[in-house]
Amino acid sequence: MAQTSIILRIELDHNHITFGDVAATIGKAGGDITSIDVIRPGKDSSVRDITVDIAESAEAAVVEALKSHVGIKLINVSDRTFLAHLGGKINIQPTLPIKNRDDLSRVYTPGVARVCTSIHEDPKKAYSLTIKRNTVAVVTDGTAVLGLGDIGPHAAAPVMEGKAMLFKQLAGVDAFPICLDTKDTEEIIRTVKSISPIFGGINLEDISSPRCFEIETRLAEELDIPVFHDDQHGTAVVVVAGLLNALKVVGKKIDSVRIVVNGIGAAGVSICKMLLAAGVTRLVPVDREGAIVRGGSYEHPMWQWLAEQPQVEAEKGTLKEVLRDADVFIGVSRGGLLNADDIQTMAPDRIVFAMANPVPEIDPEEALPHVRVLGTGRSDYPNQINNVLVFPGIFRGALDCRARRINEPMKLAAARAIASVVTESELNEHYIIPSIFNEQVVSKVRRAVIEAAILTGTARRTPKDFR
Ligand SMILES: NC(=O)C1=CN([C@@H]2O[C@H](COP(=O)(O)OP(=O)(O)OC[C@H]3O[C@@H](n4cnc5c(N)ncnc54)[C@H](O)[C@@H]3O)[C@@H](O)[C@H]2O)C=CC1
Ligand SMILES: CC(=O)C(=O)O
Ligand SMILES: [Mg+2]
Repeated sequence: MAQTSIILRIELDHNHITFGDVAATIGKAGGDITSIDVIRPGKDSSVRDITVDIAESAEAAVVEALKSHVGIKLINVSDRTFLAHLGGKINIQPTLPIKNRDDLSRVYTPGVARVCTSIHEDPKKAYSLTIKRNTVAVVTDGTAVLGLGDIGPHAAAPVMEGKAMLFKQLAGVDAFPICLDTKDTEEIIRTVKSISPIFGGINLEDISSPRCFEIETRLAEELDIPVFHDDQHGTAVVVVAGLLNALKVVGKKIDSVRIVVNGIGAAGVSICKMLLAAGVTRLVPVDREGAIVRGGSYEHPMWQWLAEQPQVEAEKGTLKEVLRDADVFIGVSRGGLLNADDIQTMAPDRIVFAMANPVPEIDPEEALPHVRVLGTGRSDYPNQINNVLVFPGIFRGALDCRARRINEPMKLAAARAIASVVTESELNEHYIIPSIFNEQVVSKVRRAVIEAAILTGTARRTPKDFR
């Protein structure tokens, strides 16, 4: 059940009502009071801000109950999530102050001109004399925003700002949201190439499939900085990390489990590819029309590629049909597709990663009693399998060793590094994947990524701590 947090500003008429009555009214309607601030005290009346945790579906009931109560005037209802977005979530800070004309002539004209000339003579100096070495563009066209679909570039911005915040807070990477008002593959490629000189890396985000595949492949080929489609590879890396540990919990082997992946879009294609690289032998990719089968014929080039892989099963069927006897379900499609009865047809000790955001493929509360391991993409349940565990550390590593690209060995190394943060003694059904607040995640991923980049010859620089 999706929870939210609201702040209710109310005026109490003390002749008619006590605060105890207000608390009881909120509690009865399903709200849980977490804090109370007195805004204006008074003998006859007072104004208070009451912060309430509540299921999204019960919010209207609380508001109605308060409005209809004699002695309560509901002045305002504010949603803390919206408050957190007021004015946007990031800004740009100078690295040094400009206090006088002397400073001005150094950071701006005339001094800056010598620096420009120096970069013109040796373009590599852009890495030491500009923001390039630590700056990543988070690029979207707003066509596959979370599981919300094609909501456009303006509406995509809060997610991109969120990614930028996470880049900075978790890995010290300066990331900037770029929301493009075009869905044209060629125009996106051209635009990203045109803006690339100032960036040290490109993180593509929430661009729908199949366009995302060509956009990423072409940009990776045509640019000399790392290009990473987060929804494809970040998701695949975190799924493999979670799966390695979940399999240890249930005592099954990666080369013998049967895995159903639902939603063969950006995330699903990359997950399937990485599962095959990790040794999976029984794979059932499923999209809207049912299973994508070995020997089938598909227009979508990546589905056709899957249909040619020996590890992909040949039996046709709907999701519910092919789910029977599966050991693992991985959902990267859309919310609310499965129920407890469906899950119970899976093999014993089942692993379910229901990762559609914000609403998972199955309600976690409904799934929990019937699965051995449950993961979702959300922050409000244990085992958050979300690409936020990946992109900060991957880019930290790639920027620090000035990698030309982020290749398969770097991704596999990142998956193993994330899995290794959870020790054997800590590992259990509710802890297969570390929290994003575990400081070891970024440092271990960074290390593993740099090692793999050096070994595969894509690093252009050896960071000090590797010399
Ligand atoms: N937890 C995490 O870290 C991540 C979660 N996701 C979630 O995965 C979902 C898909 O994301 P993308 O791959 O980027 O989108 P996408 O648009 O590229 O792919 C979605 C795929 O799901 C398929 N699909 C839609 N309804 C379906 C149904 N009823 N049954 C089977 N397939 C269905 C579509 O045909 C499409 O192929 C979204 O909900 C997104 O929020 C995506 C990336 C990371
Ligand atoms: C987490 C993420 O990137 C998504 O749901 O699209
Ligand atoms: Mg995304």
